[in-house]
Amino acid sequence: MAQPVTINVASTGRKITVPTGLFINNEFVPSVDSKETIEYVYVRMLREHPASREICDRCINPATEEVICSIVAGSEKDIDIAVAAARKAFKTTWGKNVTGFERSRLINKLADLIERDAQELAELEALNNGKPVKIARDFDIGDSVACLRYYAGWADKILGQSIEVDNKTKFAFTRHDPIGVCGQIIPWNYPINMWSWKVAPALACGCTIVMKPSEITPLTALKLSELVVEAGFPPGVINTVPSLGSVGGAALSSHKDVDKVAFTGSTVTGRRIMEAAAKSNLKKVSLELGGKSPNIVFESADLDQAANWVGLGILYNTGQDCTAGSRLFVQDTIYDKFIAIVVEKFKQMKIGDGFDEASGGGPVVSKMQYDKIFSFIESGKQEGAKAILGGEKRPGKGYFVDPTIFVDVTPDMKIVREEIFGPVLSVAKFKTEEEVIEIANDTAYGLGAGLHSNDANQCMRVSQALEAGTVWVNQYNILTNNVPFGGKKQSGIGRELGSYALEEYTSVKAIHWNYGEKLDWPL
Ligand SMILES: NC(=O)C1=CN([C@@H]2O[C@H](COP(=O)(O)OP(=O)(O)OC[C@H]3O[C@@H](n4cnc5c(N)ncnc54)[C@H](O)[C@@H]3O)[C@@H](O)[C@H]2O)C=CC1
Ligand code: BAL
Repeated sequence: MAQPVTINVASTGRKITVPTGLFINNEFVPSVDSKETIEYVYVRMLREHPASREICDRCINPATEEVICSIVAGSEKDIDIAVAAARKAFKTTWGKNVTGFERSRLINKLADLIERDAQELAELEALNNGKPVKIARDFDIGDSVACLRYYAGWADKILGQSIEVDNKTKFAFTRHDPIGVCGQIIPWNYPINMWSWKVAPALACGCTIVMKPSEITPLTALKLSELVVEAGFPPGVINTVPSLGSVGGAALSSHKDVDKVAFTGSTVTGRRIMEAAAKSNLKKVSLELGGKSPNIVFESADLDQAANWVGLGILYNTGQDCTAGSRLFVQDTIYDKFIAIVVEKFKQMKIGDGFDEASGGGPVVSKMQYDKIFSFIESGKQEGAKAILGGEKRPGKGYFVDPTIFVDVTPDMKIVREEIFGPVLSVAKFKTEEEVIEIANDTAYGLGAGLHSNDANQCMRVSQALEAGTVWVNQYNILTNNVPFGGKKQSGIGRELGSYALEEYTSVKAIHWNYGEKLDWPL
């Protein structure tokens, strides 16, 4: 058994015990490669992220820069063991061996347990990721519980079709079989929420799982694993292997006995995963990747409301959001007035310690992310954009980045073209609807887009013209579990949420049935 650690949460006085092993077959176990693995992981981590020695194999509190604890980092062999456990469960206790009613019952039970432990999980999430406890509890975890319950509702409704072939001798029907063993690779920006988005539809369809949480935020995935046991899932149905991306993530993507990989993260890594899938066993792949989403404000919009949604779009989760509305386009007739409102609103946003009730946003997750954001801010300044808010480092500890607004941007600037994943907004002026559609779509990405207007015909025209998987009209960044989510262009492949996600975890089998035709022989 790998030994759990007890973490003292100084701000609340709570002690949280976190398992530190790999979760395989409902047990927390050490890596089979023992000490060698730690050394190996350390060397790999330095190669992958040379600028961030200090994170090596430890989890850091980004508000204080203190080490929270060290956890076991899984190796390729550990992935093999977890995949074998998932395969065995798929063939024996899960997959087609359990009814949808039973899957539904267990998923609902897991949702109840997460709801019961929401405060503790939120504190752990805040500690490891930095986000405010209240946001982790009420939004990330609240939505995760709802997501599990939504898919629990689907578990006994995974239905095929009955298809008439002719009326006398033949018909066909389809079965939506679980696809099998799924590798799920999740990022650090919404550790619990992305866990739920992946786990819930996979379980509902009857798949088994090897989960690889981000090496930066593995703690809540391990804590959730305890609840998996308590809920009563059979061993091997959900396995969790914390590991480096280049080790565990790569091993899952190229594994010959993994039937599907679901991924959320950067476009660069998504490309690697797809390549590994193609080179190994052509496993099914779904990718939820980066974005550079436009948010458009037309002159007829309710400006006060539009400014609030613009704020939610770029400041929620301190901008570490794949759908962050990072490119703001404002019609020239209202430009000065609207920007003044936005600046005032952004000044009211408190970025601080996630354990401070007044914080609307926490620090960014890591030194690596902090350095990346400031290198973008520097490039914006050097390329001639003007920071009218923020853009400066704070003294003291913690990876805090204040809301930053750049104006006078041009379409070729790095801050306009590349995903920053921080609270950094670039603003440009436009004259006409045609012009803004053109510039909004001038990006390699196509994840989210927003528009604000009180002209219904304009809302219909523009939402239709924007190249994005999700378009928000007179709102931004609001997602619900029954509506699909995913990207166009280089923002991804496949859909999460809604009934669409079920297609990602099922394989359609067609059964042709002959009840009357006699075959003449020879042919
Ligand atoms: N779409 C989204 O929600 C996210 C986008 N990002 C973007 O990516 C940038 C870099 O952040 P990272 O944490 O380095 O992202 P990343 O895409 O490398 O990490 C996401 C997950 O992929 C895993 N991974 C890394 N290399 C892998 C590989 N070769 N094979 C399989 N899995 C692998 C990681 O361990 C992690 O679990 C961010 O600044 C942001 O722009 C990051 C996180 C989430
Ligand atoms: N906000 C949707 C999920 C993501 O950012 O990864």
